[in-house]
Amino acid sequence: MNRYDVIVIGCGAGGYNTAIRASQLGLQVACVERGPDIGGAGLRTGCVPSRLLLHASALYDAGRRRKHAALGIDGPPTLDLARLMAHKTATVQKLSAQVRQRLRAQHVTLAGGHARLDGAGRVIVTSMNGAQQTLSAPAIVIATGSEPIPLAAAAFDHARILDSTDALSLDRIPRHLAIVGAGAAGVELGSLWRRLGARVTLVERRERICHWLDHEIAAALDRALRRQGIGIRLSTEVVRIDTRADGVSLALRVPQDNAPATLDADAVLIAIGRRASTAGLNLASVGMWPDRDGALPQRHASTGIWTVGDAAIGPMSMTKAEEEAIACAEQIAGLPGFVDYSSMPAVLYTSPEVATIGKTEDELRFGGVPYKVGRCALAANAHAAIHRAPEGFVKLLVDARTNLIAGAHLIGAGAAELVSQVAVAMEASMICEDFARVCHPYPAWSEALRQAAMAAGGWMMHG
Ligand SMILES: Cc1cc2nc3c(=O)[nH]c(=O)nc-3n(C[C@H](O)[C@H](O)[C@H](O)COP(=O)(O)OP(=O)(O)OC[C@H]3O[C@@H](n4cnc5c(N)ncnc54)[C@H](O)[C@@H]3O)c2cc1C
Ligand SMILES: NC(=O)c1ccc[n+]([C@@H]2O[C@H](COP(=O)([O-])OP(=O)(O)OC[C@H]3O[C@@H](n4cnc5c(N)ncnc54)[C@H](O)[C@@H]3O)[C@@H](O)[C@H]2O)c1
Repeated sequence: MNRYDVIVIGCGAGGYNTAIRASQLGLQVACVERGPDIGGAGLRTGCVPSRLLLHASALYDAGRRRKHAALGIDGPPTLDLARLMAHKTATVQKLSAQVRQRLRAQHVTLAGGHARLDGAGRVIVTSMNGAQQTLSAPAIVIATGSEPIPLAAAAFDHARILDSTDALSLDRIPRHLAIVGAGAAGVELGSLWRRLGARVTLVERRERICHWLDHEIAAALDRALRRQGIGIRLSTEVVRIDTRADGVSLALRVPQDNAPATLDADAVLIAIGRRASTAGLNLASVGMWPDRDGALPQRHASTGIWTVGDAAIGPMSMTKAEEEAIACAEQIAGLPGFVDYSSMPAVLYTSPEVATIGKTEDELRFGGVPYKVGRCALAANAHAAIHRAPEGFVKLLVDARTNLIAGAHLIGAGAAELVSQVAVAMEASMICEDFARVCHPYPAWSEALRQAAMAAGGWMMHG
């Protein structure tokens, strides 16, 4: 039997970060991955491919719409989708190889195969050719990630009824892509294919898109997506999907409307959320049961089993996976690892970008917390004028009792970078007045953040 201090099951962001940090702290680590390569959804099938295609599609779209013609830069761009997809694959492979190299440098043992628990402290790994080996360790970390939830009305067929991985690897631009679910994956992948030339329709059963966003930001994003030509059908349920040789037909039900409706498309992406991949782990052998979404608690003290990333209860993001991984490895090593979920940013790489951190205005209001709002429109920002990207605003929420920043919600170019500054301020428990006194370069997007902080204090100077 191969003995280690820690066995990590799954080599995505949760797994490889746990392995690297645990190994840095002097622990002997084995990491088991059943996929064809390491990296998980973040590097291989989620963030990186999606972000890369979003970036490329934004360039193409700007060219097609002659966005830079006023600068004297013009001419219709051409698109070679096969080449773009090949570049995406090469980038994914490069990043996976970098992580593999890092794990090797840290002397982490990588084992290929499907892992399942065999009682406390034991993991059986079955490789592709059926060979089995048993690993043992006092600490086992479940980092098995998540998988897309299928629609009850129709299973994925990966040709016409797609999951997000399929939708990031299409070999042609659909004439019409229907997307069920207007959450993070729906709005990002919808934006990407719309910019590449597809007609896109989002079908969302709630009355708003991205329901977890601050309501003002969600409304602004909804308007922006509609302006880009994305169809959005809210409060709508898909009751059936019929596939044909040349496409799909979605039978829709709109509650306030008695007449059923049909939506025809070349393909439909199902983006109604993900569930933790914890089936097949033989959790019963250690007396553990997941919640109804398959998720597990971060720590199951009596068994020496830990869970990080998408498999653990809570939101699903690279940020959470990495934070939980670091804290988990440190706690296993006897250090006081800790995750501050209250200052964890999230970003949507739509156009305009959306970034959010901390409490929304509704959460503060419903929680009875007195608050101040500082707003700054990007239209007043010199950098935005230079970049010809005046759309969007920064909204800073400040707890009126303490003057601490309670949340920030941004929509507009540069939002992903700006939200990191708020994360630093929140982590450092900086009061809004101090935040407003931090110097920023000129011209820069971040001036909008300073102006919003000034606005919360009642002294905005430009906006
Ligand atoms: C389209 C898309 C875009 C996204 N974009 C972003 C983004 O921009 N920013 C962001 O923060 N988050 C984003 N996310 C979410 C992010 O990718 C996930 O939250 C993150 O990858 C979770 O990491 P993880 O390690 O928990 O799981 P995963 O990355 O899913 O890794 C789990 C690994 O475990 C392996 N595994 C599972 N079961 C076993 C087993 N029994 N034995 C061995 N190996 C096993 C799997 O093969 C996999 O490699 C996106 C997700 C999607 C789908
Ligand atoms: N940039 C990012 O950080 C990023 C990008 C993509 C995905 N992700 C993560 O991946 C996970 C999965 O993303 P997702 O967009 O699939 O999930 P999600 O939870 O973000 O959104 C799912 C959406 O589908 C809707 N929905 C659910 N059932 C429906 C139904 N039957 N009909 C119509 N609409 C329905 C929900 O109301 C919700 O708006 C999320 O946890 C997300 O955070 C993150």
